[in-house]
Amino acid sequence: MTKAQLRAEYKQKRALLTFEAVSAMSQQLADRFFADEEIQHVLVRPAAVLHTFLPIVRQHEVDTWPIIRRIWAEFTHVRVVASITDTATRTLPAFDLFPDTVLVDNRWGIPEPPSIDQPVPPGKFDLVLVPLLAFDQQGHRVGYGGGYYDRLLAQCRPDCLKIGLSLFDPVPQIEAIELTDIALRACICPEHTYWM
Ligand SMILES: Nc1nc2c(c(=O)[nH]1)N(C=O)[C@@H](CNc1ccc(C(=O)N[C@@H](CCC(=O)O)C(=O)O)cc1)CN2
Ligand SMILES: Nc1ncnc2c1ncn2[C@@H]1O[C@H](COP(=O)(O)OP(=O)(O)OP(=O)(O)O)[C@@H](O)[C@H]1O
Repeated sequence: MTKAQLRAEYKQKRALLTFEAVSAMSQQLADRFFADEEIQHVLVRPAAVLHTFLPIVRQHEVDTWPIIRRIWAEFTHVRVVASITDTATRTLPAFDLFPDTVLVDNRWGIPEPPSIDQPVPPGKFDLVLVPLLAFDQQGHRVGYGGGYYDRLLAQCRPDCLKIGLSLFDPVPQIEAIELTDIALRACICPEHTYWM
């Protein structure tokens, strides 16, 4: 199927999930995230940097807050950063996220940290959590179509762990993969973690 077809289908599939279901599945994802050896390996690094997306609640996106809160509680040396969506440049400048950071929802309902300081360069990220609508077992993904994450991942180090989070299992194949599509290393789903 094409990206456009998958985008429409998976938006619909998500819309049918209750908020309670999204919440329970997100908790399962978080448990899988912390149980994974390769991820643990990165999290124990001194001064590790984790880039996370913040969930669009009204779009029934994976809730990343269970992961973020456990990082703050148990991996206090990890620096957590989140991005603002810069629609003019279609880029995602990243800023520190602390428990007391005041977030403001943008036009799509994405909570954003204040962008007062200099952004944290993507070359510093050790692990990136990637939002998606659908993915396949080659690590290709379908997002909302803005190319935001394609651009962000292109600026990350090759050894940065790029991990998708998905409420649904992979699709057989995504058609018309472009050269700019950066593959995920893994995708965590509620019942399974797929390494590519
Ligand atoms: N949490 C999160 N942050 C993210 C993304 C994401 O998918 N999830 N994006 C991933 O690239 C970028 C933002 N891209 C987005 C583009 C469209 C819509 C959206 O809700 N579109 C609606 C209708 C448009 C509207 O409300 O104006 C839709 O498609 O139904 C959301 C995010 C960067 N940050
Ligand atoms: N590194 C890049 N530089 C310039 N344009 C890019 C880059 N990566 C992707 N694009 C362009 O962005 C557009 C959207 O790409 P695509 O359909 O893969 O989005 P997506 O992955 O679904 O969205 P998102 O990354 O926002 O979740 C495409 O036309 C693509 O050519």
